[in-house]
Amino acid sequence: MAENEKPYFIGTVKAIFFENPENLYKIFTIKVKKTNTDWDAGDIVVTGSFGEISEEEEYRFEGQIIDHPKYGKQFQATSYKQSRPTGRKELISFFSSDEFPGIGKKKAEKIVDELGNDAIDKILQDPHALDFLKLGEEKTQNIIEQISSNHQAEQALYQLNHYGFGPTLSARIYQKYGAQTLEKINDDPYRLVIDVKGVGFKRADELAKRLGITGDDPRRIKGALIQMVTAMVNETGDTYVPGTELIQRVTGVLRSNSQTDMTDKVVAGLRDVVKDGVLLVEDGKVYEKDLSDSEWSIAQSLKMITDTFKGVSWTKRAFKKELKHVESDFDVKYDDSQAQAIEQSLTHPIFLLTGGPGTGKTTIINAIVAAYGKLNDATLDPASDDYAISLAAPTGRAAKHMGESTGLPAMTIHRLLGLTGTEDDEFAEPSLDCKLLIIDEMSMVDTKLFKTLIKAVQPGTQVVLVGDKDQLPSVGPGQIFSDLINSEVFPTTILKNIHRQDSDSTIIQLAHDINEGIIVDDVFQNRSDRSFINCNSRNVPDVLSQIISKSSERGFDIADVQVLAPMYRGQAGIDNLNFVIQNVVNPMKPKRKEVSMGNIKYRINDKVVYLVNTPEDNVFNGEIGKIVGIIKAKENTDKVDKLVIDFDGNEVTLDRKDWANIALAYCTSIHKAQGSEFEMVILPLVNEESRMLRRNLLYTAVTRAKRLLIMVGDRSAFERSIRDQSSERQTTLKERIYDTFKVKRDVKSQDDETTPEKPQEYILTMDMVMNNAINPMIGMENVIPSDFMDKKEA
Ligand SMILES: Nc1ncnc2c1ncn2[C@@H]1O[C@H](COP(=O)(O)OP(=O)(O)OP(=O)(O)O)[C@@H](O)[C@H]1O
Repeated sequence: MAENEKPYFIGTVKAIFFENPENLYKIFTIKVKKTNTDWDAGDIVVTGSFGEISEEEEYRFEGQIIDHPKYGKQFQATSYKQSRPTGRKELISFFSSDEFPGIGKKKAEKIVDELGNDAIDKILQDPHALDFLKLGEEKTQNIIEQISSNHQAEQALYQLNHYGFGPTLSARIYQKYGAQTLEKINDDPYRLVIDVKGVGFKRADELAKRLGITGDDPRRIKGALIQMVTAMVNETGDTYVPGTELIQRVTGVLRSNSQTDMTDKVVAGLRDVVKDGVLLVEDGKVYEKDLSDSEWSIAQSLKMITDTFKGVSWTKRAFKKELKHVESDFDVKYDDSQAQAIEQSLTHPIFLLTGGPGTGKTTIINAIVAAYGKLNDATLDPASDDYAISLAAPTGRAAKHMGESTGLPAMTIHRLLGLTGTEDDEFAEPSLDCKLLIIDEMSMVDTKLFKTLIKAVQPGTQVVLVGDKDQLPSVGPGQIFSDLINSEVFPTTILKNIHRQDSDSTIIQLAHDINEGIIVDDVFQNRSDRSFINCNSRNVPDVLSQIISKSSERGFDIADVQVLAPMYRGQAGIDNLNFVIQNVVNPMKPKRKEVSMGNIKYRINDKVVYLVNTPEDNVFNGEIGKIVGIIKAKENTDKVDKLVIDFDGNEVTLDRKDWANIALAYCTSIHKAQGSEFEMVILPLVNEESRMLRRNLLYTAVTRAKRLLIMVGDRSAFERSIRDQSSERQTTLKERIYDTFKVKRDVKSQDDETTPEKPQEYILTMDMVMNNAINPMIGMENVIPSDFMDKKEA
């Protein structure tokens, strides 16, 4: 092999024996015709991501020979090209073949004489290359199309590979743009930032440089702005970013390789992206257009539901009577706020119910459903055609809990709406055919999901939203539930009385104290159902190992013991703790089956968590399962390693390529555990990641414990979390609601003690941006604030 020459194989594809349509990954054998390696067998297995590969066709593959631990030597292709006729003779017979009607031998010779041995490349690059043949436009076009359809995917993927994209990302890009891949990318590589998940600004920027796009090119500035807004809202959970901060940050990023100040160009770029309809600016706030639209859409849907509600047909007396029946049926006496909640939910189009653990939210949902059935003479039989009640929650676990406590079908919001949890959801416009909709665990619902949910509600439906507003807000941007409550536009009940009867339980009281910001020594005292072990982060793994061993000696099933940590990195982080606990509860033993995926080993009985939504398998993000089978590649006809996982009675088999969708779950993030409860929760909290020490995070973790809670770590980390009063997320949903419901804002914000005014520096008008608040030197004389406004407002 010549120096610098990449290892290659040329050969005909014999049999494709694996294809993943999602990422174009394929495995096949080729009959080797030529190679610059020392491979001397007639066939070789080739793996990689390929656009179109046809059996019996000849290709040239570049890559490397690897020694797969199980399958032996194979060629891992990083790029490929359809093998083309290169010699004069081969080219002539290619062009005169049946593929190109109208071209005989003579014309084929003419083509090769005129264009030479790289005739195919020339035709692909220049649509006029064949003009000299004077075949007429239609015929010429047909020939070009025939050649490019053969070579399109291959060419695009080849080029993407040369641009430095790995096979998976290249495949994703090709899937997005298809035939126009190269054209689109060459025109504006920064479009990848918006269009293709996994391509960030830096990546696009590297490509742009190769394509000769300069540092202050408007496309570069636009790309940086869009990426920065997305990154910032995802990081903060706000639904917008302050204009000045955005401009400063983007200017900083763009300045990295040039010293000239770009502020004025960034401001101009912002105006352009706004014109393009990707971002939107209002009062100094910059939004992703989608998120801003979602806030408006939510407000409008809520207004529609409110306006179309026709009231109820029964009297207050009838309600009181029915409440008595329900009390006797369920053998419970509702306290005043509970009774009020039941009545309000049944007499209003939209009702919000919030309360901490054990305050009776589930109890109220039961009562609402029962009373609704009786008062409206509505059937509670799900099998009946007239059944019109929908119960849903954001996670599978929470939905299951809801289903069990009501005895009625409950499902995830995704499933209720027929969403797939993929990017296609953005375009979904579902419609909900029910008269009463109850959503539990509302604090976990983010802006975009709520938009789709509430838009699906039909006129005349009653909507009851239930949750604990003090828990962590949703992972995605927004804080829908607390915004709705704080708007004070909708009837709301805040349940405060703890009803859970087990008088020995001190966990619930602790949770309420944390929520109130009360630090008493009691937090760190050992009680019958909770304890605190003071140690530093280095000792956390060791202490945890001991607790886990003890708990299993005492008969606790590891499925009931959940370690919850706020962060992934570090000694006390999720990744390390999973490794440590796995070695305690499920260590490697001789003759035991084990499979690896990177650094992670999976064994039978391992506890794992599912990380995506796959409704077709009935498994959803956050569900915890147990590995019950390992089928090695050599043991099955597909020749791939498989894991069989039991998700609470639902057995799912995952091929190796899908293992990225699971993780060990001895320890999971507090975010992931939201909506689930466990018999025993072990909570390590250390000072290392101080930005994680939030009151709502601690509160959420503590409220996951049903029976036992063990807190481990720095006492000061717990104290800091309880003391934390970090500000709420910045959103404008309340304003959208006030505008849509025509509520006078000034009156509202004066009354509203729970939502303090935003700090002054955040209330930036675009005038302030324009008035050179950032850099007095920039010349923006010709720019006026309305340039930044959405057409709607201008
Ligand atoms: N008015 C009441 N009188 C007596 N017991 C009650 C009353 N309300 C609720 N309970 C009981 O208190 C316990 C907690 O109630 P419930 O499960 O409804 O609370 P929750 O707010 O849904 O709690 P969590 O969020 O922790 O699930 C239950 O055992 C329930 O039966």
